[in-house]
Amino acid sequence: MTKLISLAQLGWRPIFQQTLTLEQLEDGQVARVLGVDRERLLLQTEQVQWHEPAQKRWLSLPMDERPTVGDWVWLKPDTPGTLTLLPRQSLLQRVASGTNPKPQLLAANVDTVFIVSSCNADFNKARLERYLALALDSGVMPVIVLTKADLTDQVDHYRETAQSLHASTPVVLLNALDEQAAITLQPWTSEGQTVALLGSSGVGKTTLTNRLLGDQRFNTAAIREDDAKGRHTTTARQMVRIPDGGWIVDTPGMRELRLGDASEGVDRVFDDIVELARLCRFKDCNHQGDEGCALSAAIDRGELEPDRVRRFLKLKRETIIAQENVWERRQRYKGFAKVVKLAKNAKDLKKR
Ligand SMILES: Nc1nc2c(ncn2[C@@H]2O[C@H](COP(=O)(O)OP(=O)(O)OP(=O)(O)O)[C@@H](O)[C@H]2O)c(=O)[nH]1
Ligand SMILES: [Zn+2]
Repeated sequence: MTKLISLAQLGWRPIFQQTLTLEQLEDGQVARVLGVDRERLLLQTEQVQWHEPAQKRWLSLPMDERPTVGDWVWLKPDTPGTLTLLPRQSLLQRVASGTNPKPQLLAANVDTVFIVSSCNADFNKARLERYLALALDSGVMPVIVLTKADLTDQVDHYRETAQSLHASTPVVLLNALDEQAAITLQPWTSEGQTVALLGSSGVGKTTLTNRLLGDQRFNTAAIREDDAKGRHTTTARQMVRIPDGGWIVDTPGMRELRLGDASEGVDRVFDDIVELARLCRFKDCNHQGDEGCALSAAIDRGELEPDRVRRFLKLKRETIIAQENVWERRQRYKGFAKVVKLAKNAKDLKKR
């Protein structure tokens, strides 16, 4: 059969090969999941692309064991039920909002995530750090992409501030409306590389995606001047091939992206602070002016930015709350309900 596309072009890496037995390699074939909806998967092998109906058994699996966009699967052609998920290199997921937050898979095997913000009111250190933590926790390499560089005369300020957040993360500034933007991003979009874009509404994700894809695939919305926020316009969940050879995963709903329990990611963004905190006198130091706190001392010496420490502690607290499982949350709520009841009883007693 003639090849439509090679496995390398699809993003296959030798490391995936190691997860398959010789028998599996001979008996079946691997395919990449290019799209997912409620009823089916869009699968691509070297030779064919087809829609595979969703299987009932997936519904009984935990969310993270179900196939998602970017996944590699092994299967025997024309043999329903053989589809097997290969171990992932990375996994982007989000915790949906609501009282009982459940993780929702966004994409697997993404190599690079473009953390998109713009050189205007959207630029926010804490938000960028949150995205950095998410990317690093998910096993994806982050790149900070600052759009609308054409609308500011403070290009250096934005570049330096973004770079100061995490030294080893590349920072690029660009005008997403300009053709040059695709060339700037080429190191991460060439053959077989998979990228995803994260960022608030209106920062230029759709514009950038269209720039990379070379046509107007997704509609863009006009930005509201007052708050530097635009309307949400992206809807599909799929991977699309970039003419340069890479892939873009289009992931909607990023505005609700929450940190989840990305505790390791937070530690990696603030690795210098984590290192320094080891020198605090007490193991349970809460780094807020406690005796013998190495962070407070570094702040006093002018070696550490107090705001950065505050942002680190805030993100850490968020991950601790996210780590609490549902049972713990319920217990906390029950405990709280008890306190309220006791207080009420005491009040009633007083009234008598
Ligand atoms: N001047 C300038 N305008 C830009 C740039 N990037 C995006 N825009 C404009 O900003 C507006 C919002 O861009 P979108 O691409 O729709 O933003 P988005 O991030 O996809 O927004 P959502 O789809 O809501 O998540 C559009 O009017 C774009 O033309 C840029 O680098 N420079
Ligand atoms: Zn301390």
